[in-house]
Amino acid sequence: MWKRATATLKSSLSLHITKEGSKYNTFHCHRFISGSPLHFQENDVIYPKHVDSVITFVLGGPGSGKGTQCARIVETYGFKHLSAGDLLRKEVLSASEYGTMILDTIREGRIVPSAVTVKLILREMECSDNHKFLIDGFPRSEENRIAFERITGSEPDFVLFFDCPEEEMVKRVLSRNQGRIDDNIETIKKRLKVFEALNLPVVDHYEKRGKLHRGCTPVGPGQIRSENRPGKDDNVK
Ligand SMILES: Nc1ncnc2c1ncn2[C@@H]1O[C@H](COP(=O)(O)OP(=O)(O)OP(=O)(O)O)[C@@H](O)[C@H]1O
Ligand SMILES: O=c1ccn([C@@H]2O[C@H](COP(=O)(O)O)[C@@H](O)[C@H]2O)c(=O)[nH]1
Ligand SMILES: [Mg+2]
Repeated sequence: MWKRATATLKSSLSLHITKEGSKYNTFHCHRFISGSPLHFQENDVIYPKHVDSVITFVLGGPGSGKGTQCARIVETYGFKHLSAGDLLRKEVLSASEYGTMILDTIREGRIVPSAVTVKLILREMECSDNHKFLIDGFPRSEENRIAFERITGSEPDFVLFFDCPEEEMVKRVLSRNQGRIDDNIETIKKRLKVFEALNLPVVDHYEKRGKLHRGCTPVGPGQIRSENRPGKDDNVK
């Protein structure tokens, strides 16, 4: 997987060049203003200041290693890493009007409304001088994906998907020790359920679009199969 991802990222350099003068220039847009309230109008189309940005979505279940691999990609290839989860946690710690709602949503393993998350991501893109972005843990759902594509008028160039056995994901999250409110077995069960129900359709979408680069963790005899995993009978809310 790593070799494939590497090749993908290397080829992003040429894509960076060919995107000059591309479709972006034809879109009606207005500049995103850093620090503005997290509201969008119905027909807003907003795009990052770099019209030639290379956007890579990084997907995978909870604890699959997205953040870990992003750090390595940043070191090697100089991408700007934007973790949607980290941006939401940062927003909770600020005096945001959405703080309580975001915290409750994370605690329940549910998904924060698209308008909020997309705006946080675009705010960071606007503040960065980088042209290459790794957007980690987003889009979480088809609704997220459609909102991002509508608001930016753009699709990602690449999508990396880190596949990992559920038993391994649970083990990693429970031993992460970063003090996250959602790193407990009850919330993990919900996050896995939400991942399967809402995130995998996004993975399928990008696979059909030919944008998906999938990495597989070898399946060993101890893997918990999907039908046996903890929380399988819980309802997704
Ligand atoms: N290949 C690996 N082998 C063993 N442990 C790993 C591996 N990759 C990451 N980890 C560890 O697993 C934990 C989860 O990794 P990481 O935070 O990168 O996952 P994530 O996909 O970003 O999770 P989340 O969606 O919950 O943010 C961390 O403690 C990390 O050090
Ligand atoms: O686009 C997103 C990303 C994250 N969330 C919420 O945050 C937690 C934690 O996300 P991590 O990527 O695991 O750090 C996630 O379970 C969601 O509740 C979100 O709503 N939208
Ligand atoms: Mg992470």
